Amino acid sequence: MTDIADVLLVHGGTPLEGEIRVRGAKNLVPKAMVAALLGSEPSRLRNVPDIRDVRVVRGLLQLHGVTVNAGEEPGELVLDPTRVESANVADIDAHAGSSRIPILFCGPLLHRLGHAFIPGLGGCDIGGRPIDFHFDVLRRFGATIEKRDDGQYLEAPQRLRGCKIRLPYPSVGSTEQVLLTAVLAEGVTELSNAAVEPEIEDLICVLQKMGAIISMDTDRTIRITGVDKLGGYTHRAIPDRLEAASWASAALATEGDIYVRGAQQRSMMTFLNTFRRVGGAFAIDDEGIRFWHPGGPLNAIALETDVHPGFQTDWQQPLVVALTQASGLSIVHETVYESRLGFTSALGQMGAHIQLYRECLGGSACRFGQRNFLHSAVVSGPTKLQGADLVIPDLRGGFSYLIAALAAQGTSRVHGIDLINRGYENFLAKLEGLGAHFELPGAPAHAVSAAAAVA
Ligand SMILES: CC(=O)N[C@H]1[C@@H](OP(=O)(O)OP(=O)(O)OC[C@H]2O[C@@H](n3ccc(=O)[nH]c3=O)[C@H](O)[C@@H]2O)O[C@H](CO)[C@@H](O)[C@@H]1O
Ligand SMILES: C=C(OP(=O)(O)O)C(=O)O
Repeated sequence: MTDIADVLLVHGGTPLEGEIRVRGAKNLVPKAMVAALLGSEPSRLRNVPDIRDVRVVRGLLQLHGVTVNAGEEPGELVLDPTRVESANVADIDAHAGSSRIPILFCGPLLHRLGHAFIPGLGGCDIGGRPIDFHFDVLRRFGATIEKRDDGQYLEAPQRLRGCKIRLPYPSVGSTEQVLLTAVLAEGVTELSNAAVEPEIEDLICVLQKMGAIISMDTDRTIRITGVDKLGGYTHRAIPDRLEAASWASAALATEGDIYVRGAQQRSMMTFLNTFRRVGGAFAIDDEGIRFWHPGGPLNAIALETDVHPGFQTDWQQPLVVALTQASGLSIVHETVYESRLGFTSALGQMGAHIQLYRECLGGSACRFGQRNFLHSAVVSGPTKLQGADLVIPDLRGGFSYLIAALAAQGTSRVHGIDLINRGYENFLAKLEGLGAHFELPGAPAHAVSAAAAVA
């Protein structure tokens, strides 16, 4: 991807119209790449987007001796893990703070090398994001963990052993940690209260292709029978349902019409129901989903984020921008991340009426209700948004600010747009193709088109 200036001038007031394409899911692709580390032969991953989280994991895998090359078709990676044991791992600190994925290297490295060093994690600043569940489960498998200044050092004196685990909360990353560790552990692992997001199912598909034995019960229990050896896989990553929903929200907030090629109904059913309740229109075909604002007022709704099959937390921020245009009072209860509504203060500067509350508003009581977190919002609309100076706080919040700036009257100056490259492939070229008006001050005129050509 071409380096671009980090400030964007957005001239709002034009509906986004046209077509964009989403490729493999940010929350699956890097993990499927880590899974390749478990194999005794090369793997082939297709539909890989050019986003920063993929580049970070590619760099980490290469550091550990995995050869990563482009495959035959665009977006295909061939990952060869056959020389991991002889790798000379240096400069791993350079990857500190880069993404959340390094924590998932624990199981595969412990199996292959008997030890692992995990640098400090990155990821979005939307809550405390502890990793206690991860370390608790790794200890249950038999690993020892030592905290060091610059990260965590793990050892497995013997082969890891399958165990019985119940997660305190259906955490996505911890479920993946268990999967990536249990597949080569000795004996059976039973994981209850597991997360069952579509990206987890796709990771299970990858592991099954490699030779793993994994079954899933209807009550969020996953059973894994460890095997002695895994092979490689050939897999096409599921499309990014989170990016697809972001573009859908952009269509609604700007009164536009966007065809999202690659979007799939199955993984977006909960989002589609909500989108329809707000008053958005969509049409599904074999290749993708068209999302548009059908005209007339939008409806205020009550919304609660939850683990799958509930309303995904990563869908929340972009949709809140659209809710500022709905008539009446919408209620949003964020139950997955305690600080994920912080991004709304900047929307207030643009003219949105959003009030945050510490109480659990709406459906049910959540973990954050008694803990002083502003995790419920009342959005009163419709409000005319005005351009403002915005500083991007996190990935989805950043995309939401772009949507707000595009829906607003006047010009916004959006700082920190590079963060969006972590999860949105080639977003500036996509915006340009949808008719958005923006400038990259100080960047050469061809910068956006050059980014498009690279992706
Ligand atoms: C790279 C990736 O796939 N990121 C996704 C993943 O993040 P990630 O896997 O980090 O999110 P989790 O599902 O683990 O987190 C859910 C909740 O569990 C808590 N928790 C988690 C682990 C732990 O050890 N202790 C603990 O308390 C977290 O603070 C949070 O409140 O799932 C989230 C929930 O769908 C998504 O928003 C992220 O986009
Ligand atoms: C929270 C997110 O990602 P991460 O877990 O990588 O920070 C996200 O994709 O919205």
